[in-house]
Amino acid sequence: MNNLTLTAPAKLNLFLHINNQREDGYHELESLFTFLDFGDELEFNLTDDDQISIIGDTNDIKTEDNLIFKAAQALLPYKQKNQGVTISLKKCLPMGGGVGGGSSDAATTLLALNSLWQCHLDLQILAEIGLTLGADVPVFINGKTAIAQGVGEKLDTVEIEHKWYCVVFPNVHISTAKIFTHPDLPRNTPKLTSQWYIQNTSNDCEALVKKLYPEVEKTLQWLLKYGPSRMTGTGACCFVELDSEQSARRVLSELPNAWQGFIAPSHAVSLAHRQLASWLKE
Ligand SMILES: C[C@@](CO)(OP(=O)(O)O)[C@H](O)COP(=O)(O)OP(=O)(O)OC[C@H]1O[C@@H](n2ccc(N)nc2=O)[C@H](O)[C@@H]1O
Ligand SMILES: Nc1ncnc2c1ncn2[C@@H]1O[C@H](COP(=O)(O)OP(=O)(O)O)[C@@H](O)[C@H]1O
Repeated sequence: MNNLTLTAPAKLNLFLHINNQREDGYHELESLFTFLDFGDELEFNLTDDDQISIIGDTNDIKTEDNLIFKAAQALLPYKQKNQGVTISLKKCLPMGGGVGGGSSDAATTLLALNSLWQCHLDLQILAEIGLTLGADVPVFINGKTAIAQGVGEKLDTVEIEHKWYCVVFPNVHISTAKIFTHPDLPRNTPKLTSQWYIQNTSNDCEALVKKLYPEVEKTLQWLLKYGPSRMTGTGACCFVELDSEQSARRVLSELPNAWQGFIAPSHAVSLAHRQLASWLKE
């Protein structure tokens, strides 16, 4: 039980409302998160040295800045095995795309090493550690479709219909901080009432991102041919919801060459959690 491979799933914000800005500069959000069965591949192998090494698609991120490394470091105080780890990363999610790639990698690393290093921390503690790495990390630790409030740490699990999604990345990297610190970002959407409908929700970042990044507006327009399109997170990825894999494949087949895209089904429980549960039963 010294090695484990998990998929760090993509997330979509099926809506993202910004209610206000807190004293500390972070924003109180209300967002419906769901997970897709598609993401980065992380292979964890325990080693006899005491090192944390990351290999594979590290791109231009320095090891010490990689959220995977930061997550592994955060668990060192709880490690019950005197072994290091080599983590091999295959990036499948666009960075800065609004699909939570970095946050998902961090959460998946916490989940994997919690088992491999026999830390035996519960999900609540892991989520608290995760929150120090990013506002989006707790929802991946929880691993269930949920409405998030607070900065993203207060989670209420919800049941929604299983759907297929086509996600399009228009090749622009959008800094989450740039959008959240922009003066034109709306920050006053009221909290949802108990009877809310997806048709009455939105992504409050969309108007600003469309203005700053015309390619995102073009993507949203193009996707409208297939259904109501929406941006996820602070972008740049946009998505359309479809009823079947076949219709999702058709959209993907018609994608303009300049853009990247993928299709995947949503699932009530994140793929990383399902894979970890099977591995623990082995
Ligand atoms: C916007 C969301 C929606 O799911 O996702 P992405 O678009 O990043 O995928 C998340 O809230 C992002 O979470 P995450 O990407 O972990 O953000 P962090 O690294 O914690 O914060 C990056 C920056 O975003 C701003 N930020 C983030 C979350 C929040 N509730 N309020 C904020 O103001 C802050 O300026 C912060 O410095
Ligand atoms: N393992 C990682 N994968 C992706 N991004 C990472 C990783 N480690 C650190 N980062 C940094 O985190 C930033 C946000 O990453 P990501 O979570 O993919 O964005 P988003 O939340 O918008 O999808 C990236 O711009 C990158 O600089």
